[in-house]
Amino acid sequence: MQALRHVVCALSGGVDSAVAALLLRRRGYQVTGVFMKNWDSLDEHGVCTADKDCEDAYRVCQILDIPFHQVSYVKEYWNDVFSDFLNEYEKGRTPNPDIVCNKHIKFSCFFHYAVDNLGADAIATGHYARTSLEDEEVFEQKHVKKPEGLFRNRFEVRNAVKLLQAADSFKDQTFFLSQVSQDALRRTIFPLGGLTKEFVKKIAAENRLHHVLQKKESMGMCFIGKRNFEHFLLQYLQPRPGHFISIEDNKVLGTHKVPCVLTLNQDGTVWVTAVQAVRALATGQFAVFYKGDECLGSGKILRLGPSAYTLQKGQRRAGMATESPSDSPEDGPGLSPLL
Ligand SMILES: Nc1ncnc2c1ncn2[C@@H]1O[C@H](COP(=O)(O)OP(=O)(O)OP(=O)(O)O)[C@@H](O)[C@H]1O
Repeated sequence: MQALRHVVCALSGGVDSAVAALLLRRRGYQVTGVFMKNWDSLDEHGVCTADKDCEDAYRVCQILDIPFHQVSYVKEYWNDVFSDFLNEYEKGRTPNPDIVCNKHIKFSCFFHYAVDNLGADAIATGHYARTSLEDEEVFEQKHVKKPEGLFRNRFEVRNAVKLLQAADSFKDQTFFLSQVSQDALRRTIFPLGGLTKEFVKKIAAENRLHHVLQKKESMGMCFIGKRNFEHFLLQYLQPRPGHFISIEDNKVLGTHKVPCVLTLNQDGTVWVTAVQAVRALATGQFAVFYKGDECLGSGKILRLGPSAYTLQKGQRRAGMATESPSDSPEDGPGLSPLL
């Protein structure tokens, strides 16, 4: 008899990850819940909200009858996310800690803990996003042997997993996942990718998960509140469709709205020239690129010109721009330039 698939789900104590774990249970997987403590200071009221969240995550595990673990990434969060956040501010840039946290904490520290320490076949989160893999294909990744060196880069190009926008466009979180490595993405299940938030709440209410229903919703960039990210950006950008053109045969592969030309510089950075002036650009923020509903990747904005900006080397996820074969495969394979 085949052993049950083991999925380790990141549980924040909120409704989304609670329902993600419930759905994985219903699919018949062996599920383990893990709460991450990333910040241990008290707030201005003397309350450490992480403790309450941890209790809520624990209760979810009790209700679902699954094992619970707690891990601390306070040091890693401070070194890799918060210090970067402060440094960027000092340089006068506008950082995006959520993108950096997803890259370094959830999809690196947590991912390795789940796979290496808990023996997970796959990880899961309550993010609203989808990938191009079915669950079974995700589980198969465990047994895929990756070649080394140059061949590994080609292998990565051929087997790149797509990060796709969620069905619920108000909740889509691919923007914040745009720096997640291919290694982590191909072992990840997003159980909520095809659902609306309303439906997720309904599932929670019907399954004794009332204690997580009342909680305040986090939207990544909390200051913008609940809104459709594309509509939000359209208040600042003039949409005008442009084309994606294949570098190999000059064929138009599709159209895009965010119109720009990407030029790969010799030092590995990318120069992005906007066709029209773009409002509210800020160094330190990430430029995230989409082709239809596929999130191609992103890069941190380093410098601004009158109509262009430079992206940091090695900040790209799979498929965003051409890359020399000697670069780390984590930064992903090449695609066509965006014109
Ligand atoms: N402290 C944490 N411990 C474990 N997992 C976490 C933690 N914070 C976030 N996550 C994971 O990342 C996902 C997205 O986090 P985000 O902060 O955007 O929360 P959210 O969309 O409000 O989700 P939730 O309702 O589960 O809190 C969560 O659904 C969960 O899987």
